[in-house]
Amino acid sequence: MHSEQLSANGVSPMPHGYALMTNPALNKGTCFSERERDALGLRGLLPPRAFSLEEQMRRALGNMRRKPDALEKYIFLTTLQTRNETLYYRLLQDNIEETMPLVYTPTVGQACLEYGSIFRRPRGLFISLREKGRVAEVLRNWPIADVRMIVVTDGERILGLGDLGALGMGIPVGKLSLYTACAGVHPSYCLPITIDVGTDNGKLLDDPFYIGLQQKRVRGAEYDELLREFVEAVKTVYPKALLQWEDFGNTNAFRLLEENRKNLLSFNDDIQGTAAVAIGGLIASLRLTGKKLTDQRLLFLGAGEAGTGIGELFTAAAQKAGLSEADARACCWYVDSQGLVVKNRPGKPLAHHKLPFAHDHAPVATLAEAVEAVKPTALIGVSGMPRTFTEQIIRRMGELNKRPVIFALSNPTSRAECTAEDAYKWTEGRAIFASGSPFDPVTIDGKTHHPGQGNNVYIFPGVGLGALACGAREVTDRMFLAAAETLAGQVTQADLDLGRVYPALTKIRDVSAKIAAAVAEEAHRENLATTPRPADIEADIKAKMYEPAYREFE
Ligand SMILES: NC(=O)C1=CN([C@@H]2O[C@H](COP(=O)(O)OP(=O)(O)OC[C@H]3O[C@@H](n4cnc5c(N)ncnc54)[C@H](OP(=O)(O)O)[C@@H]3O)[C@@H](O)[C@H]2O)C=CC1
Ligand SMILES: CC(=O)C(=O)O
Ligand SMILES: [Mg+2]
Repeated sequence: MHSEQLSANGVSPMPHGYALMTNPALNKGTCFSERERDALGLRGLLPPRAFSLEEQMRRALGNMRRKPDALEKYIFLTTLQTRNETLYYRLLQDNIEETMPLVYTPTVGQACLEYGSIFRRPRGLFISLREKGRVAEVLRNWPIADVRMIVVTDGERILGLGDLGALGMGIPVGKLSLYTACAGVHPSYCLPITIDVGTDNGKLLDDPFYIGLQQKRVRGAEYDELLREFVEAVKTVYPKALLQWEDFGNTNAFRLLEENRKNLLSFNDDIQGTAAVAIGGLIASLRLTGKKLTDQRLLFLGAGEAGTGIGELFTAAAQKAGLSEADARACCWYVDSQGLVVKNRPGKPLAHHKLPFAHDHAPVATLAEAVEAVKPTALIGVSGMPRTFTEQIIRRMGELNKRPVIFALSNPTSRAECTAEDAYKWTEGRAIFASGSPFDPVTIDGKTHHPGQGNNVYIFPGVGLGALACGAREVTDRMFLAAAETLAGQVTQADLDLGRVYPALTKIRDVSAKIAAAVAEEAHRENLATTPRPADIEADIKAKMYEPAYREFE
């Protein structure tokens, strides 16, 4: 989306000379023309030869590739972002398959772990307990008045890496880069926020260079008061913003979503975005298995935000396909840290989000035993527990199904429940495999399989774009179902032939635009849109998408 009302960086007046070159939203580096160099006081500040954006991009790509490892490439890209935003987004957008694993999973996981030491220039807002009572004032310190897209974390469950406290900032920063690169939301609209209420990560508390509050995580009334103040402040300071809850621990994530979804334009990416990407992949997989959605038996490893979010959206999709709610829920089975989730399980009472999926069944302790009990058509890993899909389990899935669906969705790569190679090797290449973080293609018996990336990046940029484009008053579950169906519809026969149930990442802007259109269409249907319905929603949305290109300065 364009920020038509703003100057290019949303800040006035227009800077000149050295100040212009150090403004990432306006800087063109060696691309400033002769005329601009004279008019803007730049003469002598740049080497004489001028380059095009395309040439700058190729040079930057070469420089990035020369960096010795992924983290160095991440640092290179972050530095570029703070120097020349247009070039950064051009580079990302035109090389998305190569750059997404650098600015996003898996490298962003490593970057978060080391965020304290690689922290160069501030990006986004840190709101800590010290700012309690002054949150609106902190939001106003952000230099841009018209924020439309906020991604916020409190750092408690960063990917599958656990509590990283203030280091979690890498996640909102990365997700918002993808809003721009994958869905054309103008960078000036985007605001990353980390709420710091402490951390229970002992290693961080012992680290003398830890950048966050050096105290245990605050819970209960004090946490709730800060979050309530935060929500009210967002509504006051940024009334047009859509807020994405990201990587909260599940004791807060579910209730923050429920408490706020009707009161603040917001959604939870881990619960709802992940659900849509998984259901989209599952729907596409039916074209390979020849089965119906209503024939599926899903066994999840992990019954948290991602797992039960997928179960809820599956329930909605299966009901739409004709099942009763009870029968739809009966298709979803969960193994958590205590074994199979069943009614009357001895021990700790089941958390609220698990109850709708706790079926009548004798207790079962392990995933392998659960596979025997459930005989699943699909095994979905959302546990953050690496290599838990063992050879025995994957081989058994291959015996039970001609084309077993095996989704190892936990991030980053080090947390995946199995590798692509494991899934293909142990099923003689029959598995329909997807993973949260990318895996390289695998060749088995002369056939090369290209695994798809089952990651909510296929969903959240399009959902956000669609909701903003139509001025949605609320983001509903039906919008996520529409997003899932649209995603599945973008999977071509060529994708399926390659072995993936997701479209190529190179098409992500088009996919996001189509998802945005489906979301906006749904908003109009549900009477939740506040802008008039354009004759061609998709064309209207595409016209609003930001393209990284330099503006001409007169
Ligand atoms: N691909 C994608 O787009 C996405 C992937 N994810 C990934 O999914 C993972 C989980 O995220 P989320 O659902 O938000 O996290 P939660 O903390 O909400 O849930 C984790 C679940 O895993 C269970 N679990 C933990 N250890 C084990 C174990 N040893 N055996 C069985 N189950 C176990 C937990 O059990 P218990 O309930 O008993 O504690 C819990 O139910 C993360 O790695 C995350 O990166 C998340 C969002 C999007
Ligand atoms: C992808 C994502 O949102 C996660 O792993 O938490
Ligand atoms: Mg997440």
